[in-house]
Amino acid sequence: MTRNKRVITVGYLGPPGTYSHQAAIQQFKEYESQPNTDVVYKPQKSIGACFTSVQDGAVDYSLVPFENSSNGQVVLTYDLFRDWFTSSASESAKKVVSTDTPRFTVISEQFVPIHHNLITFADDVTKITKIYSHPQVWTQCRRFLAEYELDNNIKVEKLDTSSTSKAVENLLHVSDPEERQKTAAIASSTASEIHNVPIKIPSVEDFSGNTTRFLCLGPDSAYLDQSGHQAALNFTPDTNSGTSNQKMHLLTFLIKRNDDFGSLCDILEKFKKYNLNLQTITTRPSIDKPWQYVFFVEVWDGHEPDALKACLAELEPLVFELSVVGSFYRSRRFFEMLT
Ligand SMILES: O=C(O)C(=O)Cc1ccccc1
Repeated sequence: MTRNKRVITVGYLGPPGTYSHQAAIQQFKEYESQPNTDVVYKPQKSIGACFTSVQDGAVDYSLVPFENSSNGQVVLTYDLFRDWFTSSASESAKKVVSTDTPRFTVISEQFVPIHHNLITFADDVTKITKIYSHPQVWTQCRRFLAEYELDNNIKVEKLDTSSTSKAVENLLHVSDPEERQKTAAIASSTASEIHNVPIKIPSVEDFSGNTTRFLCLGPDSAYLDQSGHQAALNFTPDTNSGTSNQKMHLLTFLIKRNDDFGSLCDILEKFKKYNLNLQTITTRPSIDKPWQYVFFVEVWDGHEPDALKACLAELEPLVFELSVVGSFYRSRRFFEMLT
């Protein structure tokens, strides 16, 4: 008798060949070799679609870019967390984001080394007048762009694409040979291979350690029955070799009395009291309440199982719309990068 195969479906910002695709493979590679398991990677049309597809059960997991070591937060992803986990979404986002509570949570993180390349059919880089790439890339390659005077906005058009792989694909649609000599893309070596366009200059990123941290969204076990997901993997240090035993929590909230002195300080005191070590703090505009802000905080716990719960109870009177977006084990790569 043959047992049914387990199929794990994984969404990422498409098309194939993006850094998000690399993040998805990095997260699920070890499951590919497991008997009776198939991993199916499903490109999504946008980062927003990566969220909706997990919510709807179209995929079991999705990888979304969250922050980069050179240019910081991926604000689009933060805004999607805001739209899903608070009521402070823009009207247009509210139409896209279902009014249901999110049935997904952050279940792990992946650090992906990002090496950008200038990809083009052009023979002479100084003749380039049009470059395609994902908007996140421009500020990761400032030095290179300046060195080749490609940062001259009068001479050179920098055109945003929905992904880096799409930027390379665009080069294939340039049929005029003269135009081809003037057009380039910045993307990964994988995108160059997939679309068969040569790398003219490799490693154009400003910092050799350029790294993007991706978060993996997965079904929230509290909603598994309703979500139609087939898989609920447990990314603990025992089950996932890339995982350390240090637990992170990503929280979101709005401050309740933000005209009072020290209201943020009162909140931070609670993290201190419960040994929840603050790692990041970020704000995004709360769209429907002008000049108020949605806070995102990441804390490490000190291995005290009830600390988070007790802290959340004490935060409740100080904040609005407190949510735990995810609790997950820190990737081992994080510690390797510190050494
Ligand atoms: O466009 C891509 O390849 C993405 O996955 C988004 C992105 C862009 C630049 C750095 C990391 C992720």
